[in-house]
Amino acid sequence: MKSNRSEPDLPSKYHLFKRYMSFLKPYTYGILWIIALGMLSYCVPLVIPWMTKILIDDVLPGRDGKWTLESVVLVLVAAQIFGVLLQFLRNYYTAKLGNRIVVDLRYKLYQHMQTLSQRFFESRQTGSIVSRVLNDVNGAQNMIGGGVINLVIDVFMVVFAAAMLFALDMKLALLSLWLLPLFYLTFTNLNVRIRFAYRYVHRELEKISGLLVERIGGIKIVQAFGKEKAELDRYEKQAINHYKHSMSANVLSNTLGAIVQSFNHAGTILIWLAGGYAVLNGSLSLGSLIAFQAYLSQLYDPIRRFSQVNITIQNSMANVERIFEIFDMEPEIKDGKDPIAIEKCKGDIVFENVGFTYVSERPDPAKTDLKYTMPARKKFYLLPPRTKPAPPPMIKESNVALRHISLHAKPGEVIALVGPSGAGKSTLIHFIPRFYDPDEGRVLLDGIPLPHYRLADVRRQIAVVLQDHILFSGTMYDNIAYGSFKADKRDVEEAAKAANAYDFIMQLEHGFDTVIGERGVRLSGGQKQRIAIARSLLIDPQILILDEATSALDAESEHLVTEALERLMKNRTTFVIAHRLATVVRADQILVMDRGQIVERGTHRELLELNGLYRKLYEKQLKAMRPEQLLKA
Ligand SMILES: Nc1ncnc2c1ncn2[C@@H]1O[C@H](COP(=O)(O)OP(=O)(O)OP(=O)(O)O)[C@@H](O)[C@H]1O
Repeated sequence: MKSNRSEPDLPSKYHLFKRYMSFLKPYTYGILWIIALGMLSYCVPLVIPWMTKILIDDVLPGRDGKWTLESVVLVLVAAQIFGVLLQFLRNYYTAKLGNRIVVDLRYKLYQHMQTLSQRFFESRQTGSIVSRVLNDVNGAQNMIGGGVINLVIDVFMVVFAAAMLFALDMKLALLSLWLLPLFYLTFTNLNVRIRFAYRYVHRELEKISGLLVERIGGIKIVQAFGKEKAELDRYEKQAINHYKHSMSANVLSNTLGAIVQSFNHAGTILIWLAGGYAVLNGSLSLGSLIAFQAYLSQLYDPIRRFSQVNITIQNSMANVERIFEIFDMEPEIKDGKDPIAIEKCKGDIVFENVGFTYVSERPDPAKTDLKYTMPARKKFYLLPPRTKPAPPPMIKESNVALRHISLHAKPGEVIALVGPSGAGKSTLIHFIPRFYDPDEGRVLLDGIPLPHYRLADVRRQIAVVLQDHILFSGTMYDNIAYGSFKADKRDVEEAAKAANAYDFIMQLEHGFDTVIGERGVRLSGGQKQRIAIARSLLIDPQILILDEATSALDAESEHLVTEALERLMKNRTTFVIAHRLATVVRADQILVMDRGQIVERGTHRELLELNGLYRKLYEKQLKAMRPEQLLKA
């Protein structure tokens, strides 16, 4: 993986811009069309001063010429109607382009994120990830609609207005351009700071999003422990950080705007003075001076607007940077060269001397941006640096989770994993669907190392039933059919029957069409388990990974779940993190894990006789495990 850090080195803005533009290649015609509309719509304000000059200098004094009052007014009316129409079309196409870019960019970003490895998702808050897909993509699309297109049109307008000024009066035109070098100097000095200021703003927004999604997701715990006030304080602190950075960005942008505006005013006053003298001594007509001032504002307006457009561009550039940071992350787990396809494996799994260390990096909470850059109660806003802001300080942690793991699960066998908390049971099962690849050793499926197969094929052989039985918003039917590409109504019903879920589903008013909320909040624990089991049954996997739920169910529900699990496990290689004594006792192999190693292995009886850790666990914990169905087992 290239980088899993949240803030890798920043790319140069030219490189970034070029890259973004190449991404937007499919929209070239749309962009050119909007620019053409914009240029046309600016022809209107260019016509009006000229007509005003004709009105004042020729028509109103009653001089003979080809223009009459009516014809001048007619041209003015036509120009205005044309202008309104063009503006409408331009706004419409700009919105359309922007929204299409958002749809496309979000799709590609989401698509890329789905290929990223567990490490990426585990080292970030869900809300932070969501923030990139929503906020940053939204910001990035402004670069074109609100930024680059306006910039191109404004440049066109500046050139055209400058040409009109020179046509009206050469000396005055030269005088009015004096502010351009000053503008350039101010701009180059402040511009980079504005961009970095917005970088911080987005970073803070991402933190807020991360915090909110996490805490709202856990609102039951927040309320149960009465932590509402503490959570609100935490949120407020984060929101104030965001506020301070937003204000910094705003003060900087505003400063640039104010300086540019002052230059503009100075230029206008200078022209009134110099132009006034010229009118007084007869070298310039009044109409020309008025037209000159109108064109001057059309020269200065885009320059003033440029500072606004620039803010949009800098803001968007910060968003684009953050989006490409994600695109630059390569999936750790992916297909090798010429991967082997498998339709249906036998389910023979071997671990050969597997070792694994979790390495994670996360921002150092003791060293947040603001603490680094701004004293806590400082009132005035911080001035971001002109050099690239350093990535936030990170803490690197590594945790050896597994060592020297060797095992052989033959097709159809049940392997039960037991051991104290943190022993490495969950880590071990993660290697089978390749959520992680081991650092040492290898895992083989039917005698061939897992990475040699097509990843999608490997995963298709496996069903995972996790403790928290993740169900998605949607109908009962959708949730059961989730993993299957070809299941029809009958298959879904059969799976529900085998999972002992059919009866309770049919008792609901809408049966299989009943909508269940996020994580299935409206179902009981046992019902959720049975839906999860039905989902796995439907894909008919060769390999089953089961993290048994720890929470106890009532006797009736327990019986139904156990029966469903029995059916699911039949003739499949099953790895189960066991929390039921029944499962442990019926397993073909029990692997007793402790501190990342398999310390004992065998059947229930063999391990009891060994008189080691298993026996201790049995005496202390396993006996207390739910012994349902034990007699049957
Ligand atoms: N994503 C992670 N990043 C860093 N360390 C991790 C991560 N997941 C687990 N660990 C660590 O790896 C070790 C093994 O954890 P694992 O979850 O595999 O244990 P377990 O036996 O499944 O525990 P439990 O029964 O409590 O679920 C623990 O020390 C744990 O702290």
